Amino acid sequence: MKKSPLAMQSTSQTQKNKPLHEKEALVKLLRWHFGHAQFRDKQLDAIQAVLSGRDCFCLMPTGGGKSMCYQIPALAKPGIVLVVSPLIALMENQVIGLKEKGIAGEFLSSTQTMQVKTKIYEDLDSGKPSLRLLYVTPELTATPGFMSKLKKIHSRGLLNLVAIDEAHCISSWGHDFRPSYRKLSSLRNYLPDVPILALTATAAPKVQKDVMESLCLQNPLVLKSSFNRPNLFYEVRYKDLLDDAYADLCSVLKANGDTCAIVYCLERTTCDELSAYLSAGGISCAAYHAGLNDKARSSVLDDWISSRKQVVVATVAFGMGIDRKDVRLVCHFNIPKSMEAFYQESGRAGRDQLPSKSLLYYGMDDRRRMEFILSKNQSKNSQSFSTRERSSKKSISDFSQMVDYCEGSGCRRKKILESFGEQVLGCVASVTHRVVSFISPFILLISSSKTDTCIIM
Ligand SMILES: Nc1ncnc2c1ncn2[C@@H]1O[C@H](COP(=O)(O)OP(=O)(O)OP(=O)(O)O)[C@@H](O)[C@H]1O
Repeated sequence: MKKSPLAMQSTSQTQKNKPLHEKEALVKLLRWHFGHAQFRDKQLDAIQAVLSGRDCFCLMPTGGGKSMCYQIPALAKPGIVLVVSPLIALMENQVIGLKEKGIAGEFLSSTQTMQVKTKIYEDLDSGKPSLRLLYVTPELTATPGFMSKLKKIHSRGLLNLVAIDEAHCISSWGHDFRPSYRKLSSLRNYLPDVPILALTATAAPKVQKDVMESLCLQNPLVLKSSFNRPNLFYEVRYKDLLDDAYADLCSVLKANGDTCAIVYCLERTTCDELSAYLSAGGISCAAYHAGLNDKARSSVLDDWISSRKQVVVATVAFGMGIDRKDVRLVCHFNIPKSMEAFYQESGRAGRDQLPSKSLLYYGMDDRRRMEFILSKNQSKNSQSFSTRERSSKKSISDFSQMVDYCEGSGCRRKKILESFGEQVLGCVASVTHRVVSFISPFILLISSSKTDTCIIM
């Protein structure tokens, strides 16, 4: 159901005598605009902090509801919230979602026509913008022209918050490092009293420190939720022990019924071949990768979002910013390059908090191929020797965590959480599966049966 922006204003007006950051008023906004009964986890703390003018660093798991931490502040006061986001697709999806709810959101990007951009800028210049949320890339934010527009809006008291989504991109230790994100440090210089909210789902302690320092956050409220996704079950299957990994995956998908799934592959050809195999096996399936043209890609996406297709076999280009809540299985058909990447991708399962599964197919060939790719990337790199060496060490150690996740015999959930610096207090055995020991990188020994599901206390 669409709701008019007027309803939003009237909701705010009924709160005239109460501070807008009071819980009751904020819960009303949440219920009215988004239909959610209560705030989750650290959402309310983050919202109250930024509404009171305080910087905030917010770490929440994948699917945890980070967007709400800046969407509610945008509705609580007149003026705008600026959201810095790494991908146009991500911004576009959020803006579509907001508009469906009757909330005035827009994004600025190179893909838009001059006409659309002019309309947005006219609204911003009007002194009484109707816009509530404006999404931009870090590249645009860093331009002097856009910064002077921001200063103008700010001088009229209309810039309420700057939210930096996927903030790990700021850090050279973060898995999606984007150099232009570094330039966001100028936000603090130009807009000293506008609160900054940094949000991420994947930040190891080193990344957290780097993000907070780079953005010059002042006395930030640091909110950290557990990375644990209790509704996700983690499984690894060993390709070298299977007769046919394609057939194995096909039977997993069939056994789960008409379930919604994403299958990640390293290469486009594997996406095409595997998708054709699964389709021939009666699974409603399509391939998605950068080798397809825009039209084909968006038709696959539409079919999957609207449940006309249940399974997408894709490269990692697929997924960021896509909010399909009922993904029941995320399968990695090839080992990912790092734990961060694995966590983000597998985290696309079970965003509705219902039981869902992460299944990784691990094989020696895949491991060797990834090691080769990582070493090749390093030698191509044109940076200085010390930077190259540091980055090389990092990607090798990132990948070794992933190898340990696949080969090691301990609890997988524990391995994920510990890789993000989280302490796991308890681990109980409950699920039986085969344990495989690797006595050398290339010799595999099936040693015993063991159980390993852990409980976070
Ligand atoms: N308080 C809430 N109650 C119920 N559902 C919520 C609440 N807050 C957010 N959600 C829902 O949770 C889902 C995930 O939210 P969101 O996209 O903001 O997650 P995220 O933390 O940005 O995840 P990711 O890092 O994976 O992109 C959305 O469908 C959203 O509507």
